[in-house]
Amino acid sequence: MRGSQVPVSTTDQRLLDSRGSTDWLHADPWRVMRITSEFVNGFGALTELGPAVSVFGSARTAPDAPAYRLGEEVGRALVEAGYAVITGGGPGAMEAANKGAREAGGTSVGLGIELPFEAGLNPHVDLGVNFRYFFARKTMFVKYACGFIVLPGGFGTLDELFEAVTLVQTQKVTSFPIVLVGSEYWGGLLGWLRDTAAAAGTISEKDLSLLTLTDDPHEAVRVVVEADRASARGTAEPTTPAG
Ligand SMILES: C/C(=C\CNc1ncnc2c1ncn2[C@@H]1O[C@H](COP(=O)(O)O)[C@@H](O)[C@H]1O)CO
Repeated sequence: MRGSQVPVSTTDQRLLDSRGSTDWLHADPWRVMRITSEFVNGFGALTELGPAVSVFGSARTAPDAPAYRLGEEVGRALVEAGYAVITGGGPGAMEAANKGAREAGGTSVGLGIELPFEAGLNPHVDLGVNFRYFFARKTMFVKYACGFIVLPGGFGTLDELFEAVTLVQTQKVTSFPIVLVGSEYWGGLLGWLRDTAAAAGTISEKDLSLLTLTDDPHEAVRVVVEADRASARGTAEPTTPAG
């Protein structure tokens, strides 16, 4: 380049110069880099985790609530069956599952999320990864787990549950078991899915079988373990697309 074509500054010069506008920090191309780094960090931290199950449940479950005890038992039983436990790393049911896993001597994973009222990872997480973006974090819950166990929970839990069911229903993920623990809590929702959604044809009867309901944490783990073994043998039930 010659004359007017010669740039007024070099690329290195612009990189090394800290003066000037910082608007780029809040622009989408920069966010793409941050998003990419969340996937890279997540994949890097979890690739060698081994067999694992994601456990979801309310951030508000109190330590003296029956659902907390359920979470602890699920965490413990998963470890005894040879699985690491992945949770959202927060309080409540997440903490309970991490506690059970840790006390049983297993791998206790927490995938934390940046929230305005975030309290940080619970003290029972041994392997923690923090995320800014829900969608990057949700990829990890699915990619590194061979099943989902869902304790009583609110919007966050419902979001995770229905994302999992949708991924299986649409065959976007290799079929894996989704077990709801707590018939008193989940019974109404399953009834609505059967009597309203399936009856209206918005889901198929077969879709209902994508969810298993139990009150027994050991039964929840047994369902996941059996599905995992069947999948390893290549005898898992294939899912059919919705409709
Ligand atoms: C509400 C409070 C803290 C929230 N902290 C969370 N930390 C980590 N993960 C969370 C948190 N809140 C929601 N999640 C995710 O959603 C599910 C629980 O949501 P729910 O609405 O409480 O059912 C859970 O599985 C997480 O992945 C202060 O107490």
